Amino acid sequence: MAKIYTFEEVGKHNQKDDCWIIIHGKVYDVTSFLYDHPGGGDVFLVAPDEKDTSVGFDEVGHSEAAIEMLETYFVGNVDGDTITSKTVAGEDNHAPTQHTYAPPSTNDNDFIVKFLIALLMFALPFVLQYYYGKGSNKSPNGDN
Ligand code: HEM
Repeated sequence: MAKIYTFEEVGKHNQKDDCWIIIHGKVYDVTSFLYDHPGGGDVFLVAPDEKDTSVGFDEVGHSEAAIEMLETYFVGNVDGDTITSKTVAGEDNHAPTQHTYAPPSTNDNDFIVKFLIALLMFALPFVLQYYYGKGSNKSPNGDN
């Protein structure tokens, strides 16, 4: 059975030669991956109370291959009741004591861009009809 660690214990592993992180309740020893991670080693070298990197991991939109790689570094589970991370936003398997994490505003921007594209696609036929329709109303004899 997988070992269960407290959040505090995971936080003690925050050196370049001994580095653990938490992603969705699981603990990963990423020491050997620090210098190979395409996203850099800094994302792992966080303060003890930032060890739950679930939000950061998800936001990157890691590939299937990256998600499969996780198992390579798995060392155990974290006791959800001990998590006091400020990066956990409303995950019900954890009991965060503070919720200071704010989702980045890029999500809002994405929505606005998508909305404008949808609006443009909706309006385009009308605009084209307006311009080309005007032209075709002219008499073929040109005496209009
Ligand atoms: C053991 C945990 C992790 C593994 C195995 C992993 C693996 C990978 C892999 C394979 C890539 C290349 C792109 C892809 O295949 O998706 C990648 C990119 C990246 N990762 Fe991770 N990652 C881990 C954790 C994290 C965490 C916790 C963060 C941030 C909090 C992070 C941030 C990034 C960033 C910023 C990139 C670069 C994306 C780009 O340049 O397009 N990763 N990671």
